[in-house]
Amino acid sequence: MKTEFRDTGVLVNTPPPRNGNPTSSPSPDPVAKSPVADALPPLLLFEHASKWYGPVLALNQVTLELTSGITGLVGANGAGKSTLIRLATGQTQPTIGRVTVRGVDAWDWRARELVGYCPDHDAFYEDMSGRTFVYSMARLCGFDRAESRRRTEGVLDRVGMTDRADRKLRGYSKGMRQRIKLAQALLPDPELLVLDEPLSGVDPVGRQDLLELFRSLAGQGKCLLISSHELEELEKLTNHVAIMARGRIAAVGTLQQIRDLMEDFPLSVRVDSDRPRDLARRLLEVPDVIGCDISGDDAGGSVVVRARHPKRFFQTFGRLVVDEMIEVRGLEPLDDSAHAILGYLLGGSGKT
Ligand SMILES: Nc1ncnc2c1ncn2[C@@H]1O[C@H](COP(=O)(O)OP(=O)(O)OP(=O)(O)O)[C@@H](O)[C@H]1O
Repeated sequence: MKTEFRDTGVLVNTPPPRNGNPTSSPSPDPVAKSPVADALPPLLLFEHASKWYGPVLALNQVTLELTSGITGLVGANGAGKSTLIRLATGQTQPTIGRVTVRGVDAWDWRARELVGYCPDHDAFYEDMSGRTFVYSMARLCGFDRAESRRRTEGVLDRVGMTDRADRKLRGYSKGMRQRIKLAQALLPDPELLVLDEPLSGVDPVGRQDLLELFRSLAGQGKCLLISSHELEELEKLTNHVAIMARGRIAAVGTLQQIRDLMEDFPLSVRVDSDRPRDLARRLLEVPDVIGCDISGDDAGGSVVVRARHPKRFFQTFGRLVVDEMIEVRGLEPLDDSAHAILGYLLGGSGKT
């Protein structure tokens, strides 16, 4: 069974020819839909999955389970989001560990029938119309002509492009291009939709429309995994996020669960200051501080402070440096996970 990632930027499956029934795969088929949802294996499961690109460890022992709803995938550049997406959509295999969709290896074409992928980049045949493009993708998915036409109209309607789909792709706005990519991702009527930076470059009105579309897809029972740097917009959509840092999942859950987690998360922070000794002396009086290590001298240096309850610690810390008129020249959480989580909770959306 051949599966490839074509230049169109669209994940293409080449399973056996099929008619209107997308679940008419040969049995026994562990991905077959069952009315007893609880009895099914998880929709998407990463089990200690690692991915090396030559000497680069892009994904490090990731364990993650998705079952329903919308999950935001966030993290700094290079954190491993695209690699995680490539593994989830079967574009590449883990070097170590397993990635499965409903219990089937994500690399297997049967798993791909359950996953729709909307890549971040556009690689269309620009002279094609949106309708022809989606129809061609349906044919490449293995549907016969009649079924491809039926599905094309169905997905164009679902993304609100029926009336605009005969224009050439080169004339489309960014938002329209995203809709067409989404339409092709919906062709197999997948349970899981993986969207890589779907809002990037889309104007504010287009964004609102897309958010509405994502909500409605989730309302229809689809599970969505959305990678995005647009944190404010993402939070309008879901409060369930997976935060990545250096190839690991630093935290996953609702924002409240992650904030609660951070309450108990011991934190190491390096503070560069003009008076590290005075700062360390005062910090050791703070109840949440577990310890301090000083480097440098009275002319300047650093204190590595270990503290519990980061939010409360930072509030006290802010008051302390103002009261004592201590100059803070730099502040850096030393733990990658804590750095990423705090960066997300305290930055980005501006929420704390
Ligand atoms: N094909 C590749 N060959 C070598 N290294 C790679 C390859 N793809 C990704 N990497 C490296 O793997 C790490 C994770 O990259 P990845 O693209 O998954 O991160 P990301 O979170 O998606 O980043 P961005 O937000 O910038 O797209 C980075 O260090 C990156 O340089």
